Amino acid sequence: MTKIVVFDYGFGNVRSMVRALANLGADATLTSDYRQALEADGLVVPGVGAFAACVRGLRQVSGDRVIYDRIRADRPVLGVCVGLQIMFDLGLEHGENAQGLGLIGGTVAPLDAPVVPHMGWDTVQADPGTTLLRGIEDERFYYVHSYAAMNAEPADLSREQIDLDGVDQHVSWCEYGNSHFVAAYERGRIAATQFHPEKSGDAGAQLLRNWIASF
Ligand SMILES: NC(=O)CC[C@H](N)C(=O)O
Repeated sequence: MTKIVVFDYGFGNVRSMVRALANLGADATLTSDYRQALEADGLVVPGVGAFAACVRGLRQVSGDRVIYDRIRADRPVLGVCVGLQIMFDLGLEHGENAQGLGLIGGTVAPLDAPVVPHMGWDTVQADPGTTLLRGIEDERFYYVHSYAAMNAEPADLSREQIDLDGVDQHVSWCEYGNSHFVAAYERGRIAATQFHPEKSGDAGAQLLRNWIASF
């Protein structure tokens, strides 16, 4: 049975993620235990809340360290919503500039749209090389966010002794208001979605299946 840890750092609708994974037959555990999070087949980093608070919460339980250690060991990590956002270099939320994990080059900033938050079902413009969205490129997914990354660059992770040189990134996008933002990001074992797969019905379940099948 595939063991997946949903990382519990105090921020995230963790129960629905655990339930969604269990419904797929995975052995899903909610914990911040370093060893369990490191050794699991897959690690999900959920997130609901403000960027800076989430990064602080993650670091307080060494979530940053376990994520770097997993990527260095070629073990899959999936960030969801703020869990995607904090993978970027920088987050500008509620007037607070906070450093993220720097796994993805770019900045998280407010959406430019008449109505915020972007809340509800929306499409993705899937990258042709996507794994996460394979077979569900034309489906809709559930978003609830007021901030997003409008760009994404391959990060230099040598400072974390992580070598992803030559590993291409695959970025899928969504349009909302005047914003063209990162809907999903994939680069080696780094995977992340701005939308909530655990709240996106059958399409979200298939995305999680695609992720698990890539282990
Ligand atoms: N669902 C959320 O917590 C949203 C995350 C982030 N604070 C945003 O507004 O984009």
